[in-house]
Amino acid sequence: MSSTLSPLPGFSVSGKLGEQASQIPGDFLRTTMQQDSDRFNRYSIEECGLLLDYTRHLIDDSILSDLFTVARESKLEEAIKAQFSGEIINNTEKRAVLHSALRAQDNTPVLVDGEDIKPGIKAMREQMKAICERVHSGEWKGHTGKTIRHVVNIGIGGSYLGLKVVTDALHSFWQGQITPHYVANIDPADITSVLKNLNPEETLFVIASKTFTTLETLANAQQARKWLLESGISEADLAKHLIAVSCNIQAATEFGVAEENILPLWDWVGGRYSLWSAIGLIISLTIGYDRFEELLAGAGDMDKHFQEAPLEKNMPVLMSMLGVWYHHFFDAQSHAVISYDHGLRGLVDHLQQVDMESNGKRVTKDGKTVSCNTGPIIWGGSGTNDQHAYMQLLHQGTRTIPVDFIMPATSHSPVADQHEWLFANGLAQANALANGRSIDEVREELATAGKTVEEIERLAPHKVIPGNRPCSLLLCKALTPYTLGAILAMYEQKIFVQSVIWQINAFDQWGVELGKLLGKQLYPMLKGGDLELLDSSTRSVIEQFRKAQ
Ligand SMILES: O=P(O)(O)OC[C@H]1O[C@](O)(CO)[C@@H](O)[C@@H]1O
Repeated sequence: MSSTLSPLPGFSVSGKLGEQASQIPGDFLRTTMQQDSDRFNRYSIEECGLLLDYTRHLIDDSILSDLFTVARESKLEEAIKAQFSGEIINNTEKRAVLHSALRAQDNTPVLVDGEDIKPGIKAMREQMKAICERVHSGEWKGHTGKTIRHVVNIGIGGSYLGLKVVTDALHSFWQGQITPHYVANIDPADITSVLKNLNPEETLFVIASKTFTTLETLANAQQARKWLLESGISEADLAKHLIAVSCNIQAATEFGVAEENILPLWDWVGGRYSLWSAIGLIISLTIGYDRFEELLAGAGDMDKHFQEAPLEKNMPVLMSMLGVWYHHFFDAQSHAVISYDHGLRGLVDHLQQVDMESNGKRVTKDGKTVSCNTGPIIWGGSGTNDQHAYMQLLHQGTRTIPVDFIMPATSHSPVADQHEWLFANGLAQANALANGRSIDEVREELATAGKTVEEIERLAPHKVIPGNRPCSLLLCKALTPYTLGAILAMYEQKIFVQSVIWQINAFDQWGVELGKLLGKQLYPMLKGGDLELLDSSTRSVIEQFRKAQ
């Protein structure tokens, strides 16, 4: 197996891991998967309704042991304690990181600035529950007395992506009364396409914004407000159609949301980790509050496992260290997450934000330039669509791209034997990646098909599949609120572990600010004014834009 070694400096086993990577034979997975009958017992772990099968990885006990040495030398165990105890681990913003407290299944106090945050969480949950009860019972009515049938979440990034994954993935748990809708993009096509099919009398908007300063969300919220008013709703009746979730109560009030319709958020909940908070209101309105609690329970149990299990048997840690292995020692620049479940088709969009906004960093926590690559490029989608799009590159391209295949064993929408086909195809992809197809097998197949020797030699190189390409299987019996919660929390903690290995702050996102600032500067120039001082491209593009109006 050829590997471009990307150093992971600073660990006692870095050199040894590099050597081990370069010595892995090209048929390692094919051989070990066939010969090591105990491999599944050793390289699988069951937790929170999930089964992680990591047999198809370029690892043996010695490599794994060295990867855990890396984890220990990075002081991972201390970092996990620091996260859960509310230490200020987001050091640039001087914040604790306690989204875990939102889903904790016990009543142990968690202190921020000396104060227990659990009572505030409880009160927020009661407020969510009460809203759900009022909407579902029909007590909450629109201004003409009609029952609420549609909820539109206006929010972007962390105030959108995770919510959408959950309501899509749990489609079969929808209660039926509420249909969820999302408006995120500043592109006017987003809000117009959503609103054109809705009746304002039956529609409730949730403006979800941690800061309540986000351009896209405020612009869309203004349009929603205008749409309501233009339909004949009075200012006084807006309260029947507007809810906000935010840390910035003042801005939400100034926007015109009634005080009793504002649910709180706290600065110790990062935006991309906020679906567990009242930001998840649309989830509870769609699947019911009790189901939302089950989602929290799955995530809370995964957190408990993450805190308590030894590193060697710890699902987020394992996933993380396998990522580190390929990232640094096989030059894997990206990581694919492919769900063999239609409902999870948007999962990768959410994980892109959680992973890339968290670990896309180039300086360590103390501001020094990092000495190795950090966050991987996360991409993927859903099977079997993947097989008709990008899997070719994974099987025969030149790069090592580790894959997570997420595969529920049952379908909530069974039709004939289609789910069996789906599952069989997912497993087949994993085996094809691991085992490949050797030149001898290809020649034999072509000979059996009656090809001439000449044709066989012409086609054989194209049909060889190298194999030895790693993947994890993440299985569950069924995708439920509980198992989905566990999956999402597992990825969040996996990302945290990698940030600890790389000594970066996973909880700030300064890199997104410059683009926002430049956007604000360019916006007025689209309408007029002097372009003299701009570079030739920017000036010409704006001139073209003006001409097109
Ligand atoms: O919830 P808010 O404050 O509107 O922020 C939305 C998103 O914008 C970002 O700040 C940057 O894109 C994300 O981190 C966040 O999830």
